[in-house]
Amino acid sequence: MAPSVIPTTVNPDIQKERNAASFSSDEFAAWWSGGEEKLKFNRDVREYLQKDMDVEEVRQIHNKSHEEIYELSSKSAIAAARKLQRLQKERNPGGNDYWPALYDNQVMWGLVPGGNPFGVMYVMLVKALQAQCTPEQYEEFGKRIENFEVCGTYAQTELGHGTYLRGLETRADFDPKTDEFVLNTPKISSYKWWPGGLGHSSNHCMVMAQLYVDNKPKGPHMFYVQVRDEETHEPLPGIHIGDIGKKMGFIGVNNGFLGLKNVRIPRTRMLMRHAQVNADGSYVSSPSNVLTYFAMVRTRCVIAWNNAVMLAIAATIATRYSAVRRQSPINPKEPEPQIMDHVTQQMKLFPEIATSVAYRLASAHLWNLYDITLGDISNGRYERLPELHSLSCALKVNCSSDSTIGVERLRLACGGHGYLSSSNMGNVYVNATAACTYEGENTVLLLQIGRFLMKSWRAALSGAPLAPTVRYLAEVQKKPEFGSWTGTWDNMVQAMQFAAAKKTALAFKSLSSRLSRGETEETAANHTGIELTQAAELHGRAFVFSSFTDEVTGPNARTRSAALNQVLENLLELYLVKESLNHMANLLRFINLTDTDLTRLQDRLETVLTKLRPDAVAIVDGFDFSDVQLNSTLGSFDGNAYERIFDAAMKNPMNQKSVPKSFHEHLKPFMKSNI
Ligand SMILES: CCCCCCCCCCCCCCCCCCCCCC(=O)SCCNC(=O)CCNC(=O)[C@H](O)C(C)(C)COP(=O)(O)OP(=O)(O)OC[C@H]1O[C@@H](n2cnc3c(N)ncnc32)[C@H](O)[C@@H]1OP(=O)(O)O
Ligand SMILES: Cc1cc2nc3c(=O)[nH]c(=O)nc-3n(C[C@H](O)[C@H](O)[C@H](O)COP(=O)(O)OP(=O)(O)OC[C@H]3O[C@@H](n4cnc5c(N)ncnc54)[C@H](O)[C@@H]3O)c2cc1C
Repeated sequence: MAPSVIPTTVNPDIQKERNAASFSSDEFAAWWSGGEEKLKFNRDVREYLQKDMDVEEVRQIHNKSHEEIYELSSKSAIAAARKLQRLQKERNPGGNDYWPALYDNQVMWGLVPGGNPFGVMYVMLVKALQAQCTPEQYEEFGKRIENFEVCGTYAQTELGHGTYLRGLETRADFDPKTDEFVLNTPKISSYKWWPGGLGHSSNHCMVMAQLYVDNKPKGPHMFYVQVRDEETHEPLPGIHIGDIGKKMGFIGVNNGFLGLKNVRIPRTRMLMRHAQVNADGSYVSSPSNVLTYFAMVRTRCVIAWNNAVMLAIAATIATRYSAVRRQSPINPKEPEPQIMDHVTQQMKLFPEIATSVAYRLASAHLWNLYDITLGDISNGRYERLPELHSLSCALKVNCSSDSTIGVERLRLACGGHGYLSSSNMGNVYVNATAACTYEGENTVLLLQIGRFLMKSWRAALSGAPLAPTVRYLAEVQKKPEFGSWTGTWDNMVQAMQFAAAKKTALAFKSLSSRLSRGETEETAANHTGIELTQAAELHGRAFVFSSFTDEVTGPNARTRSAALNQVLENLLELYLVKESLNHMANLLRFINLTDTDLTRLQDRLETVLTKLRPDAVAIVDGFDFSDVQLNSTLGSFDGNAYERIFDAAMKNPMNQKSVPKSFHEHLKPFMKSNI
């Protein structure tokens, strides 16, 4: 293999950017990470985890088969888990395991190329068991998963049903004679299909199945089922299990299928914290049916956070590349500029940087509501659950779809080289887009938000109190005119809320008139689906507007330097202006904006791009990803993009032989036959 051509020096163009920045990237990084202590800890852990990684093997992932990627992903996941255990023993002896605090921390990003086959176990299963087991059950089998003595996954989706959980076909029939449940997947469509790590990386799993007692259905419940022998890892009798095949991305995650044929488990393996089946066959229902769905609420919060990270990764790669690539003189006699000097290029990069920041901040507010609601639930109070469900859906949907579009825009911003696997943009894209489907398909979740908005609108009409994040609906009912557009940040937040409320009102009107024409609630909701999803999307956007504005203009500003505050203000300005322009059709429908107001917005957009231009590289440096995490020939810290692209091509297995086999087997014989 050819020797590496990557210099040890930093590309002067990118160095110039860093020297000219108006603020400290380290201060940004500390703010982004949640404080200096946390940043220090994160960097320390990341360095430890990445210390002896075989980086070259990771880089070669694009040249590996499905099976090889799975093996590499498993090996890397176990290596990371082992190191985290060791680190915790060294630094925090006798303390808690590190992984629960780290599983959704960006330091974990990029450690397991191809996706973590134990990701669903960490992110969902442990949390589902904690929330759904009795304390005795958690001691008996939950802890074993938490300690990684055994491995498992969250098996809910089936070949025939993912969205409509009440339609799941897997059955768990109670057999009072043996005090057991008998589990079956009666048809091909009832096979569990998709759970991460189910294929070959789990020996236990949580199975969502329809509970039957005395042949009477009690709805979906959760069961803890052993699927493989703990010693040999062979499937147990009655279990048909394997990998569902290669996917667009997350290739190493080992998403699997599971068929169950008369699999018997003890009665005590139904997760009984909220609903119970007693030995005599009596059934005690849950105080709230939707508690079974709580693990999904939490995972939606994780996804909103994670997809903001994916967008930040793509923004880092594209921004650094745009600082070192030079092309096309702006004035004929001048040298070729850094492509970031083309204003249209800035318009591709900077809005996505601002969007990653916006979603990270909105997610932090969402986590706050999650913690409050979790505390309430443990005290038997469920009032804020609908609000949390709706908001977690809103951020999951808007962040996954915006990040997907944003990553693709950033890939295009890298020109041809963005299309190389080694840019890592393709991988980030397929990971981001998966989140539009998993944990609730986005349209389906928008409809859930729409349902909540309809209820809230109806409640407000009757004067009933509303949850804090929808109180603006009542305000708009009281004051149905917007007043003046002034274009201040607060005014823009109010405008987005106003548009969301007005869209909600329109959907409510359509729904009501359909109901009054005699349609059933369900049919009327289906026919009003488009308006409901539009209102739902705007509701989510209004929340992001307000949480970003609160962070930048609120009391936290006092904890930051003036220079960092100025950068955050520029990012907020860009975010609010570009989003208002993107949704202008909705704003104009309900709010009186003049042509001068629109021209002013366009001027503000162009002005703030210019203000952000000198700080762009420093901001993405502040996202604080290591080169290993970015895994990109275009986006490394040193900016040596061409040398890395060249190096990757030289190491391409195809270039290790001067003549490929197909020349002798196909090409040459064909050409000879044409002579
Ligand atoms: C140690 C070292 C290592 C360190 C660690 C290393 C770690 C490394 C990790 C690396 C990073 C990882 C990256 C991220 C990974 C993420 C992975 C995720 C993978 C993806 C997993 C999945 O993909 S897993 C399957 C998800 N599958 C769904 O998501 C189904 C959607 N389908 C539904 O969710 C329902 O089925 C649907 C539609 C609501 C209708 O349900 P339905 O028909 O029963 O209900 P209705 O619509 O009739 O609603 C009836 C009433 O329930 C209310 N309600 C409904 N849901 C509610 C809820 N959740 N909470 C509260 N309330 C709820 C509703 O609002 C109504 O309320 P009301 O009556 O008051 O209006
Ligand atoms: C990468 C990945 C990882 C996954 N990991 C897991 C896992 O670990 N565990 C697990 O259990 N599952 C997992 N899943 C499955 C995932 O949760 C489901 O695919 C997801 O919930 C969507 O359900 P579906 O596939 O049934 O889509 P469908 O519901 O079939 O969606 C198809 C279309 O129908 C529309 N549609 C469906 N219902 C309605 C409705 N009521 N109103 C309007 N439109 C509707 C949708 O909007 C969509 O356009 C994973 C999926 C992926 C892609």
